[in-house]
Amino acid sequence: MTTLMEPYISSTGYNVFFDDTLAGLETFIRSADYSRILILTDRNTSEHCLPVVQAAIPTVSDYDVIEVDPGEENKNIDFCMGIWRMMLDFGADRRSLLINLGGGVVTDMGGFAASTFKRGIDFVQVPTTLLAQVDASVGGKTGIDMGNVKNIIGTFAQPRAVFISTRFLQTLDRRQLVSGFAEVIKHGLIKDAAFYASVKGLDASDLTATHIQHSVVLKNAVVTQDPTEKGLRKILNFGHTIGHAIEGYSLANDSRPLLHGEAIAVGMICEGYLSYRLNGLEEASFNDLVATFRRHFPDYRYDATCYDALLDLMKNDKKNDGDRIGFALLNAIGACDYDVFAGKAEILESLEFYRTLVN
Ligand SMILES: NC(=O)c1ccc[n+]([C@@H]2O[C@H](COP(=O)([O-])OP(=O)(O)OC[C@H]3O[C@@H](n4cnc5c(N)ncnc54)[C@H](O)[C@@H]3O)[C@@H](O)[C@H]2O)c1
Ligand SMILES: O=C(O)C(=O)C[C@@H](O)[C@H](O)[C@H](O)COP(=O)(O)O
Ligand SMILES: [Zn+2]
Repeated sequence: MTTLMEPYISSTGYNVFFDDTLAGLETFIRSADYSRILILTDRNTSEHCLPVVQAAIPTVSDYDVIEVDPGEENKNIDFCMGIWRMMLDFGADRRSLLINLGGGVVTDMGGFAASTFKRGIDFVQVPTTLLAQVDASVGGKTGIDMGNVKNIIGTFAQPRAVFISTRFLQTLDRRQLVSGFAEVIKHGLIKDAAFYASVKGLDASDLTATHIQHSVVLKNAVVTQDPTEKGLRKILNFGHTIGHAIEGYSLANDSRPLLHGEAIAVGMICEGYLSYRLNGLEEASFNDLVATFRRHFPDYRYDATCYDALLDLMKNDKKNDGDRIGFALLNAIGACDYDVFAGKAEILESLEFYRTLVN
């Protein structure tokens, strides 16, 4: 594990800065000659995070704020059109900068809005949730949902920079913090067994800036090798074939839908099962994975009537090859394969495994 905090990490043409003061943001803005500065927030980050940013960029006062409603249910084309409309109203041109200040919903949708507005303007990510700091803000996947199909419209577009300040996490509620922990654990499971061992027993609130940075280091090592997900990058999708289906299903059917991290925690148990049954993951390692996710995440109860809907959602997964549903599966803790395909019977078996486990 990274023991010393590095001030920044180099990614694909940009740097990820780790600095609680966000001093680099002002330097970045000043060093480029932007015609307009726009800050995208949601209602919560307007309240809790915008004042922090304003204090960090005292010499930058000439900017406009675009605020969207918070939550996954608003990561869609309607809100995106609202963002584009406001960008036009504020007179944004190609030399404008969009600062995405928020969790993964804001960084995904803002990145998408920026990467398509006038065929692409600069954007930077200022992630304010644990999940966005360890995962969503890095790597250049942008996008929106369509109905309950996750991230189905989007681009690969790299930000000009990412600025991570752990100060933002002080106002984040616990459920959101734990949701982000799922992606931290995922990074250990797919790439770094020692890191997994060091974080699996922690409480999410015990994660330090060093854990956050190490998580970014792990993700960054993958995305810099394969920025547009031709191969290796698919390992970052461990848990997501089933997890995204469960997240989409929950969004459409539950009064209090699962958060992304909660859904992929369920997905990682199911895909852990597939890893054990199909991909050589040892039983003891599988049991350890199950215990880890059950320690940190609430059980999600469903019955078999949702299986057709879940399979239908999985047919949209971007790792699929024709009719074959694609997975990234572990072969050991810390090692993951991609382009593994499982049939309907095996997928249903994994869903049944989880259903009976939590009932
Ligand atoms: N692009 C990628 O590589 C990538 C990776 C992982 C996840 N994602 C996407 O990220 C999204 C989930 O992101 P998320 O978990 O950050 O959710 P989110 O953006 O919905 O934020 C969670 C909640 O916390 C609030 N919030 C944000 N920062 C806050 C702060 N500092 N203090 C108080 N409240 C705050 C938000 O308003 C929201 O209500 C999903 O859409 C997922 O698909 C993308
Ligand atoms: O960066 C990646 O690549 C990932 O897969 C990270 C995931 O944690 C993230 O949820 C991502 O948005 C999923 O992408 P998708 O291509 O499955 O929509
Ligand atoms: Zn994810």
